[in-house]
Amino acid sequence: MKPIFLTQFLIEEQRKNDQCGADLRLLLEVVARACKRISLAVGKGALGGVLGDAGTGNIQGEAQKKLDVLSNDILLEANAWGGHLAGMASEEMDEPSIIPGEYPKGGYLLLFDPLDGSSNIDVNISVGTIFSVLRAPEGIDPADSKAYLQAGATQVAAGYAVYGPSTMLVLTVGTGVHAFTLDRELGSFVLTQSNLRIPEDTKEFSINASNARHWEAPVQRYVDECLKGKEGPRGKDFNMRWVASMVADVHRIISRGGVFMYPLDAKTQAQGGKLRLLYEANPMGYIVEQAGGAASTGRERILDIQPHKLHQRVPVIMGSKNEVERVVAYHREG
Ligand SMILES: O=P(O)(O)OC[C@H]1O[C@](O)(COP(=O)(O)O)[C@@H](O)[C@@H]1O
Ligand SMILES: [Mg+2]
Ligand SMILES: [Mg+2]
Repeated sequence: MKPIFLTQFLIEEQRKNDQCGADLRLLLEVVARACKRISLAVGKGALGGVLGDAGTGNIQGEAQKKLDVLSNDILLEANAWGGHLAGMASEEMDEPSIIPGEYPKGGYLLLFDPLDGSSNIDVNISVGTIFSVLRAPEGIDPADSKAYLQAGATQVAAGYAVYGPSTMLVLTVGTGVHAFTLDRELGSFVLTQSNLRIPEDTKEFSINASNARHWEAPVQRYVDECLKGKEGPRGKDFNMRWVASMVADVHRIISRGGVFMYPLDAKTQAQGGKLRLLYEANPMGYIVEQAGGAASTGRERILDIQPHKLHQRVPVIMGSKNEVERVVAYHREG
């Protein structure tokens, strides 16, 4: 079978649907190229001198890893000259970054979590990059964070790269979810799965169980019932997985089903949750919905949330539709 490269695939998308114009295609190709460079750096590990702390902190109050900073720089650099962007926002930057004056400006905004799963970098476990594309609103300066405060449902594209045993790029431009694998010899992303669908039912849940004593009652009830297995009210046994890299946990769910949860708990109550709405919940939520799954805070659809600040955090429950709806129903029952 002749390989289908990312560029080819995007040209086909451009032909088939007017949502994926030349500018968006170019943007996605530039992001893919940046992910290739990040994959190379991650792959070098200790040999590349990229492990360990950067000695700096970010607006999230986290100590930055060298790879957080390097990945952020790679994405900024790659996209600065492109002509398809008006501005960028990142989990690792306090404020948006605009395209330097001398460069042509485009009609899109790019938002990204340059390195997801930072706690796994130094122990050689899969990490990734998550990105979201919005239209640049008329009349708002792209240096103003207000330009980025758009509901997830308005995204024109979203994707993630997962740097695991192989490097994969998974994306949607609103016409389903498609996965590409990096052919290291060719240095190109090749289409390996198209129109991925998440099974509506599952026997696998994913949550950091060390937070159990902090969970709200609906989540406690849901997990307890899963743990009771076939002797319990669910009448079937459940498996549990937690990689602690959202990209890897959600990629597993996109590949074989499951439900991923980082719910609101007593520890994260004050900040509204752990994961970031614009860089993590919205892009992953869009991809999950495009693959037939659901994405909720437990109380509302994530893609309907009107963001009010750049680094806003939200509770996240996403994956197999019927399982997410069950967790939402438990929240409704209180
Ligand atoms: O350490 P915990 O509580 O298991 O949290 C893990 C979660 O935190 C994250 O690492 C946060 O993302 P970053 O690594 O981009 O900060 C998610 O990828 C992951 O799902
Ligand atoms: Mg992250
Ligand atoms: Mg990150």
